[in-house]
Amino acid sequence: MAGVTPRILRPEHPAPRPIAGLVDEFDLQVDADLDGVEVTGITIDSSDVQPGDIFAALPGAHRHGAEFAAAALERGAVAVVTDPAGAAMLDTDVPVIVVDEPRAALGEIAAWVYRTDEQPPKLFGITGTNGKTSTAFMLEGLLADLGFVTGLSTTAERHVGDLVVTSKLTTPEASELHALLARMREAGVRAAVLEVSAQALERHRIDGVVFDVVAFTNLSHDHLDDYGSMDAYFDVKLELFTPDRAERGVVCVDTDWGVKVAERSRIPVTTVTSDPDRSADWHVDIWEETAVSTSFTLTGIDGGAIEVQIPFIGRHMAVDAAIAILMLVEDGFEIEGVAEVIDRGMRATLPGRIERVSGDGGPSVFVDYGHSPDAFAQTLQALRRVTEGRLVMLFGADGDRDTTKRAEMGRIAAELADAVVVTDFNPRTEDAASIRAQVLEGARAAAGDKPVIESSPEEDAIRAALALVGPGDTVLWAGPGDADYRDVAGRREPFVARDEARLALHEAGWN
Ligand SMILES: CC(=O)N[C@H]1[C@@H](OP(=O)(O)OP(=O)(O)OC[C@H]2O[C@@H](n3ccc(=O)[nH]c3=O)[C@H](O)[C@@H]2O)O[C@H](CO)[C@@H](O)[C@@H]1O[C@H](C)C(=O)N[C@@H](C)C(=O)N[C@H](CCC(=O)O)C(=O)O
Ligand SMILES: Nc1ncnc2c1ncn2[C@@H]1O[C@H](COP(=O)(O)OP(=O)(O)OP(=O)(O)O)[C@@H](O)[C@H]1O
Repeated sequence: MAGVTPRILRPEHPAPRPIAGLVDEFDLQVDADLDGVEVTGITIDSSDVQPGDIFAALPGAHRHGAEFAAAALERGAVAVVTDPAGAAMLDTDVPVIVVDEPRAALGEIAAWVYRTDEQPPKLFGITGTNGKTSTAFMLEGLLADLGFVTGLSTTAERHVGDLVVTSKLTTPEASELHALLARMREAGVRAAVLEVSAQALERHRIDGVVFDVVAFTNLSHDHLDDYGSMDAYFDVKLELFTPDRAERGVVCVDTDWGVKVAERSRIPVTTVTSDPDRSADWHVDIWEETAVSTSFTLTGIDGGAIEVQIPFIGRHMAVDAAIAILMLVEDGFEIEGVAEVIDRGMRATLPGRIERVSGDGGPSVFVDYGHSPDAFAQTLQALRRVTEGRLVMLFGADGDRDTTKRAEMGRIAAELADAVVVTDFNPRTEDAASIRAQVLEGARAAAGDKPVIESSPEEDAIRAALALVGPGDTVLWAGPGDADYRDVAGRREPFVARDEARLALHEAGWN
């Protein structure tokens, strides 16, 4: 894979454990001599195997992991965990542990291998369609400002203290997650923030982890290719609010889905809203929005209030910040202490989330990770409130993902921006032109007299967008965010939208 180096963080000094202990502890079936077999790690990916690992050969959507067992053993795997179908494909002398559903057993086994139940950090988990990464970065920043050595796992990056690596999945597979937690323990991490995707909940990626506090941001149209209906998507997310998964929760009730989470949660939750007409334990009242910051008051039902200024644009970012603050409050921090830390200036930065890439003098250009209708709406409304002139939206819809949101993304862009440039965004194995056609259909139906331009590839499209604007205007390039690649025809190639936008600005004569 060119251009990206997703790295899996593991403990640097894993303590070997005799595999016989694992078999005893979980009463596992194995038909081999376990004497002297010691394990130091576990992975589901043959290309990630290190000597001393258990290779978990899982059945996948495309292949069975057992097909790669020979490669895993060659790299030094000392045992295999698999299902009966996988076991039938193996020809090896190493111990083979057979379980009916290896994916469902992976979290517990990985927790045992990496001993992640020993000295766990405070654990915070965030779910929802949009705002997980933003909330997670803000919460990690606050924890660092409060003096903690922190860890982070998001779509964008994983952090262990000062170490930063690029993520592959939003929520790592369970084997990778427990390796990451063990690495955090080695580094003295005392508090960690993890994004929890619906896919992670459904695919056992967070098994073996119990969060101190979890949060729900919102639910809106996305991932219907995976879940079929919003109700099914909601049910998956709700699982985070059960005692097996978490102690306490914070729920944003700006959406009716949030109200449902609060009603159906099986753990104690506190609620927050930015809608003055909704009832909640906490209210967010925004009183100033500028091109560089948002200020709001966070008021509790007991009347206590704090004033907060965040260095991010928009109501949705204020809500994310309020959720981050309340997660700390739910964990036992005094809200005044958190407010004091914020007053000194938040340290958090948000990679590729309404990130300004332009300098002074010319148009404002922002790159954003939004790739769903609601994210478009929130971001465009926020930028409209701080833009004097025209607002131009540049975006594409991703391939091999929910096709039903494409026309809707086009419609929202055309309704809320003054001009729309439709381009490509990770077409993956789909035909880029036909994805654009689906987006354009929605955009043209809603645009009236507004310009709707088709431009491909992205290098041309950003220049087409800049040709429409001048000082006082804004361009929002939604989709790529902080990504350092684009996926065309199923192959990743290096591409950094921020760099391309800066280059195009420079060519147009603006710094
Ligand atoms: C639908 C889904 O989640 N698929 C994940 C799944 O793939 P799969 O079942 O197709 O696996 P497969 O390719 O058939 O391979 C089977 C097994 O063989 C192993 N293998 C495969 C090849 C090889 O050379 N060696 C090897 O060992 C694989 O590790 C796997 O265990 O297992 C793979 C290994 O971990 C994941 O990379 C893959 O995520 C794909 C890339 C993906 O795009 N997932 C998305 C939908 C996802 O999970 N997204 C959410 C966030 C969504 C959001 O909020 O926007 C996330 O948490 O990232
Ligand atoms: N509370 C919110 N409500 C709606 N949109 C939001 C909210 N917070 C952030 N966004 C927007 O949603 C998009 C994605 O933001 P972010 O990466 O924080 O969400 P995410 O849940 O991590 O997304 P993903 O699951 O795709 O990784 C961006 O356009 C961002 O500006």
